Amino acid sequence: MAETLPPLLLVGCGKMGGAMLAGWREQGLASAVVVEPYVSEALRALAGQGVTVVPDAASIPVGFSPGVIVFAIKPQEAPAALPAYAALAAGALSISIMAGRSVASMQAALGEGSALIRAMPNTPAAIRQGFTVGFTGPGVTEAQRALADRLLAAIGEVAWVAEEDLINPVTAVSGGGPAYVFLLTELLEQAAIGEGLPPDLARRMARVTVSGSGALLAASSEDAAALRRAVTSPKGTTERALAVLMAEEAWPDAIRRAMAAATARSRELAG
Ligand SMILES: NC(=O)C1=CN([C@@H]2O[C@H](COP(=O)(O)OP(=O)(O)OC[C@H]3O[C@@H](n4cnc5c(N)ncnc54)[C@H](O)[C@@H]3O)[C@@H](O)[C@H]2O)C=CC1
Ligand SMILES: O=C(O)[C@@H]1CCC=N1
Repeated sequence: MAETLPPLLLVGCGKMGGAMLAGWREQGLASAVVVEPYVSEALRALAGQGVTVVPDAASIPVGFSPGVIVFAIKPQEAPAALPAYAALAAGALSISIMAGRSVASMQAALGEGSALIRAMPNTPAAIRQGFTVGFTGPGVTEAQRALADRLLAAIGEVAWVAEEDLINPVTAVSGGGPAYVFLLTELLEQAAIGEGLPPDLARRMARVTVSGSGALLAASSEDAAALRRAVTSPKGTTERALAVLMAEEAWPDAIRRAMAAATARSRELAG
């Protein structure tokens, strides 16, 4: 039986907050307060099962003392929202999954000495297959970092970086990564329709090809390049397609520019 998690305060229970809450509940979450102004049916159903849902910071039950506060609101909402949590943050570990928002900007709102960890998960967290990269701010104890590792492991794999700036390319590559894979799926479906396949078949082909390839990658110890080569028969059809996609000005350049653009945007959101 897993050790019970400490009382937890979740600020923002949308797509990512909701996925984390579900993961923590599986890990033995005894009590949690969720601050969320727009309550979904799924969240409403948790009320009374150890989860208290309130619309704002002022409504947090008096005496509730969280060991961990997780901020899963949008980075643009942080300046208005965070100061209301300064008193609670003084006695807790704060974990932010907000894109961009730096430790310094959050400490300015929560208190200079507040213990802060930044973490960047991704949406496969919803099925506990996320990838989260964390950065430990100053003043975080070993025990707090171990607890954060455990909370983040509830939604998938976890890794850590030692420099805060590295969270920016992480945000570009793994934070946003699922979107690029879904775009590839959309484009394959559209191209299949363009080549004359019925739309229903095109949709199934694209979805199962992408999800099956992901599952093969997960099950295999081979490099992605080796798995790619296994598809590519000499003088065959895939070779022709890859000659288009792998041309330096095609995917290699486009992916580099896309990751640089997202990394730059993450830095802009530092606050
Ligand atoms: N969607 C993604 O793929 C990822 C998002 N993130 C980060 O996670 C954070 C949340 O993103 P999503 O879950 O996608 O957004 P979302 O819009 O689904 O969830 C945000 C939630 O915060 C609530 N909210 C707004 N103001 C609030 C306040 N003052 N107090 C409490 N709750 C408030 C909203 O009602 C909403 O339910 C963002 O900072 C984003 O950068 C990080 C990794 C991946
Ligand atoms: O697009 C965003 O800003 C967030 C961060 C990573 C994924 N979604």
